[in-house]
This record gives sequence, C-alpha cells and structure tokens, in this order.
Amino acid sequence: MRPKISFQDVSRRFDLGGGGGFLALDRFSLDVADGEFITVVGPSGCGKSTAMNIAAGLLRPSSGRVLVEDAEVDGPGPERGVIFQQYALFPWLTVRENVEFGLRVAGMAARKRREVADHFIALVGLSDFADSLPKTLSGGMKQRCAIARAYAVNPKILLMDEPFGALDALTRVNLQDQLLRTWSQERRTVLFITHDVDEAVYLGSRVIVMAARPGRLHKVVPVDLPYPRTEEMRLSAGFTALRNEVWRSVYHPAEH
Ligand SMILES: Nc1ncnc2c1ncn2[C@@H]1O[C@H](COP(=O)(O)OP(=O)(O)OP(=O)(O)O)[C@@H](O)[C@H]1O
Repeated sequence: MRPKISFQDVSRRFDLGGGGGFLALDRFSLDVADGEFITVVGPSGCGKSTAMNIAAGLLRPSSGRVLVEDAEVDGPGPERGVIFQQYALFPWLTVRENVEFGLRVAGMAARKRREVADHFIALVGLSDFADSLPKTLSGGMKQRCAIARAYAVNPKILLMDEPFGALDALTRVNLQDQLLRTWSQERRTVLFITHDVDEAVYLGSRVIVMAARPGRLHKVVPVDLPYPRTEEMRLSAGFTALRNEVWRSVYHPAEH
C-alpha cells in the first residue's frame, strides 16, 4: 500500500551567515502508513520540529522531498492539521467559535458548522464549556479545544509538535488517553513529537528515535502493544522493556 506520508532523503541546512551552514536534518527518510500513529523522540536540536515543519509545508527542505498521498508538499494544506505546544486559540472567541473558525473559513453553512463543532467539542469532553472564553479554561482544556479545532476541519493528517509539553503530568496522561480515544474513533494519520519517552511508547505504533549533530533518524522501535492502550499496559513488563530500549537509544545512541 502506498504510504500516507513519505519523507524521502529530506535534508535541511540553515544558513548561519558568513558562508557557514548548519545541517539541522540529514537525509531523513520515513514512510508513514494511513492511520498510523507515529511518535518522534530525540534530544533537543535533533531536527524533530524541522522535519515536522517541512511536512506541514511551513519550511522547505534544502534537498529531498515529502510526499503526502504521492503529491509533493509545497506549502500548508487543509489535509494537514498542525497542533503546537502553544494553544494558539483566539482569545476573543468562545470554545465553540474557535472550533468553528476553520469551518467558517471553508464556507460551511452555520447550522452544519455548529453540528460539526459540537461533535468534536463533545469528543474532547468540553461540551459544558462550549460558550466559555479560553481565558477561563485550564491549560489542558485549552489544548483539548485546540485538538477539537484541528479535528473539526477533518484533516487526514495530524502533525503534533509537543502538544502536551506545557502540561502537568496528570493532565498529560488524561489527554494522552483522550487523544487515543479520539484517534480510534476518527482514525487519522498522526505524527507526534514529544520529549517524553513514556508518552512516545504509550501513544505510538512505532517510535522514531532521532539523533543530533546532524539531526537524523537513528532508530525505529515498533511498539507491539495492542490498542486500546490501558493503564495496566503502562505498568507492564512489555511496556517497561520498550521504554528502556527507547530511552537507551535516545540517551546513549552510540551504544544503542
Ligand atoms: N531558523 C533557523 N535558523 C538557524 N538554525 C535553526 C533554525 N531552526 C532550527 N535551527 C537549528 O536546527 C536544529 C534543529 O532544530 P529543531 O527545532 O528541528 O530541533 P528539535 O529536535 O525540534 O529540538 P527541540 O526538541 O529542542 O524542540 C537546532 O540546532 C536549531 O538550533
């Protein structure tokens, strides 16, 4: 089957001035299957965001290319929803209006818009807050609103760059479960960057471990735990073994 997303020898060099260049990403290649949940971990500066931004069409590769369903990415597109660590909600719009925003831009009729928005607001558990402004929400709720907004425009691909990075541990675990539930109901292809090794193993069907200087793919660790993932799984010997493998690859790449 053809991959949903295909990174093909993608490199990115940043010009540092004075003729010097910095290789942020070196010949990164990866095929992501339709409906797959891929997590990406690696030390700071290993090119995770660079790879994600190239797939989002926000940054151009210096060489190589990214294909989405066989078409080369040359800019942002509605089939790719992007969620960053910063929630980026419009503060003057309510939760529902934020979720409706992309639908309004796409020209959807008001009644349909509301129906779609309310579906996704319910999916992330924010129905009681649909008429609230972002400033009255906790960080986790804002991020759930951002997820509902990204889902509402029905992107086939979700690109998530440390979406839970700013949240406390408990909220984070809750949002991980919520994201997996949403993913199992509204199957999308997900590329999810995190610094948290546990999060990477818990969410992903494969963990992509990257290494720095230059930023590159170091190792792919398949996660042979079935979905739905559960709390018992988190505490299982199988999970711990995978977590240790990923940990060693991130922190001791020379030996692993
Ligand atoms: N616009 C830029 N100009 C120059 N260098 C850049 C630019 N963007 C990124 N870099 C460099 O490229 C490297 C990779 O950056 P990138 O943000 O992709 O890493 P990352 O793995 O996402 O890091 P982190 O985990 O800290 O977010 C870093 O060394 C960074 O300093």
